[in-house]
Amino acid sequence: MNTINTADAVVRNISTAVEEVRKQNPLVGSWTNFVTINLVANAQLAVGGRAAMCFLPDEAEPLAFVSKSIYVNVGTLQPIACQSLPAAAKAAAEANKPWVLDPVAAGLGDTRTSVLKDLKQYKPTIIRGNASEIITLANLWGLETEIKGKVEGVDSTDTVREAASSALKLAEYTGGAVAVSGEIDLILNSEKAYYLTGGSEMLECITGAGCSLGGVMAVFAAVTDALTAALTASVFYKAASDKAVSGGKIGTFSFQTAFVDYLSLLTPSDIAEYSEKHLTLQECD
Ligand SMILES: Nc1ncnc2c1ncn2[C@@H]1O[C@H](COP(=O)(O)OP(=O)(O)OP(=O)(O)O)[C@@H](O)[C@H]1O
Ligand SMILES: Cc1ncsc1CCO
Ligand SMILES: [Mg+2]
Repeated sequence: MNTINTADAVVRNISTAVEEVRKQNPLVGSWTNFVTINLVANAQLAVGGRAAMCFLPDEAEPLAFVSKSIYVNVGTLQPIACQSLPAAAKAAAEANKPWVLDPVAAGLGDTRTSVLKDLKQYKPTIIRGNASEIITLANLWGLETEIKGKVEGVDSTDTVREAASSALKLAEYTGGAVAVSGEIDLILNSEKAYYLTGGSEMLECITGAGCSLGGVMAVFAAVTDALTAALTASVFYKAASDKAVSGGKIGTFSFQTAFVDYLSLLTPSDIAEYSEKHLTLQECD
């Protein structure tokens, strides 16, 4: 395992991504669940992006056309999502726009399984999920030989380290990045893997920390490569959540407010400094 220092390209890339998003204010089109849609949009705005949320299949192409990147989350599937989510992914892929997949509750029900299998062909630029979702998606996409991984509703019952080989298989298939979230995050592509420590466990006490993290990855994917985008958003979440609890005991909803505040307040150098302290490069076996 190697520690990172400010001279490393990865830290420079991360802080440049933060600067570029604040300069460019990229529009991100999202197809996401109605539990956390408001947090997703507000988190995207807080880091410097712009948000547009859609549901109808005929909006897939025009949304991909005007957006710099697309976010697809399968959290609360309605019957129409069987058409609109694959249409959104197809439109993003055909328009050469990066897109992020959040396979919420992968494995729960035949419809979700069928939608997730359908999305495989469009090779997401970034896949973001908790450990069980990542393991289950690798299973659904036929990349695992052994059936494992157990999503409990939208929660993980597996550890991030247990998801490492599934994450790598997914990244090898898509050619993009995969981010596994939890107490410690794992962010990798087929060549490099990073572990990220820090952050507050209060993120587990609000709904949509993971969904909005995926939405924020899509913001950064608009201005940089898949791995840097996934890393930048992940560092932002750990750093802003630490800041939100720095004043002492805080209730869950006030935490959410303070957390989004810090997403808007942290500077490129704050994020670079946090990366230097909390990121480690893991040699792939
Ligand atoms: N115990 C923890 N300590 C620190 N950070 C955490 C902890 N648990 C989760 N996080 C952070 O919370 C964010 C969301 O990760 P999580 O794994 O909870 O997503 P999720 O299960 O998909 O969430 P949701 O489905 O509620 O949107 C990530 O930034 C992750 O690093
Ligand atoms: C709680 C919940 N249920 C479906 S989606 C969602 C948001 C967190 O994944
Ligand atoms: Mg989730």
